[in-house]
Amino acid sequence: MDIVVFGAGSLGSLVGGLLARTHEVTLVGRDPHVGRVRESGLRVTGELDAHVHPDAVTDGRNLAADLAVVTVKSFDTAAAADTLATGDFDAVLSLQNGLTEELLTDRLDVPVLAGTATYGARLTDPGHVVCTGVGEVVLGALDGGPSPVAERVGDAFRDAGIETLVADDMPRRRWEKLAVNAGINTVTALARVENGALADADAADLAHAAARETARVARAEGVRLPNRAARDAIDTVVEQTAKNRSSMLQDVDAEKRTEVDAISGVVVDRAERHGLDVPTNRTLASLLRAWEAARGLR
Ligand SMILES: NC(=O)C1=CN([C@@H]2O[C@H](COP(=O)(O)OP(=O)(O)OC[C@H]3O[C@@H](n4cnc5c(N)ncnc54)[C@H](O)[C@@H]3O)[C@@H](O)[C@H]2O)C=CC1
Ligand SMILES: CC(C)(CO)C(=O)C(=O)O
Repeated sequence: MDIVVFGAGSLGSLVGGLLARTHEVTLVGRDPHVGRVRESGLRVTGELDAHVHPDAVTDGRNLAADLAVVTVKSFDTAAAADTLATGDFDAVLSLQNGLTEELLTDRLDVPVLAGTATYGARLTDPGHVVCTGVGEVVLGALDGGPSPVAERVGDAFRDAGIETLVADDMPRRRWEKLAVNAGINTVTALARVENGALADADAADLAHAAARETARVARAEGVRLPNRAARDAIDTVVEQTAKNRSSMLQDVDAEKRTEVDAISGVVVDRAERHGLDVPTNRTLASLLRAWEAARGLR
């Protein structure tokens, strides 16, 4: 397959690097990373090992490929979509956190697949990405149901050795992941603690409340996500990733803009559409936005 990976940062370089073992890959990113990849290739170390030579560019306009994989941070999605719209792709797949696929669908004329990734990645130096955890990519039709396009993409990912599941219930999976991120990422970022700290009862109550509100909004959107499932998902992820610093905490540590708008912000916006109140998500979003504003990040 010809694959463009739009957003060659941590996750994009890992996924793009793994895909490049089997497919024709073009990474769209920024210098000095792109320059180094062109010069001496891309090294993947950590839990996986590879040295590959994908094409790499800083200008993502007018590209053509079978598939574009979007791995920019959620707040860069609109700009990425407008750039991708100048090119020619059979399908687009998002592996981002937060609900970004709707934005891609609004701005692109091609089928947009929904995806989630639980691989861990960190771009440590130009040309070098560390795999910090082998997880799974789950992808499928945005509205659920069978999808021949998703099956083809799933086969291509598996051919490259990426653990991949093609699922016909992406609406539920996306909202469950959103509930997990709305609970864990926000609380860990604000309290500056690892995920495992949410085993503590008070912190867990807050994360559970955010997840329950997210599940209520999901149901208002027609997605079957019981409160109990959202709560259990938080507990499972806290246990499985106890030593993790969540991606939002890493952004706060690095004084970088967070993905709060695509996580808690989306929960608040969708709740308003349905006349629901989500006070926990509203409060968490306000605190994170206040932190960003005070640092000139928004
Ligand atoms: N890093 C990880 O382990 C995981 C990340 N994710 C999600 O994946 C998404 C990406 O996360 P990271 O890779 O950590 O972020 P990142 O910030 O490392 O990578 C994004 C990259 O996109 C590039 N970019 C943005 N707009 C661009 C443009 N117009 N042209 C060229 N390059 C552009 C940026 O320069 C940056 O290098 C987020 O939604 C995150 O939540 C999900 C699972 C795991
Ligand atoms: C699952 C979790 C919470 C793992 O840390 C995550 O998705 C993130 O950090 O963004």
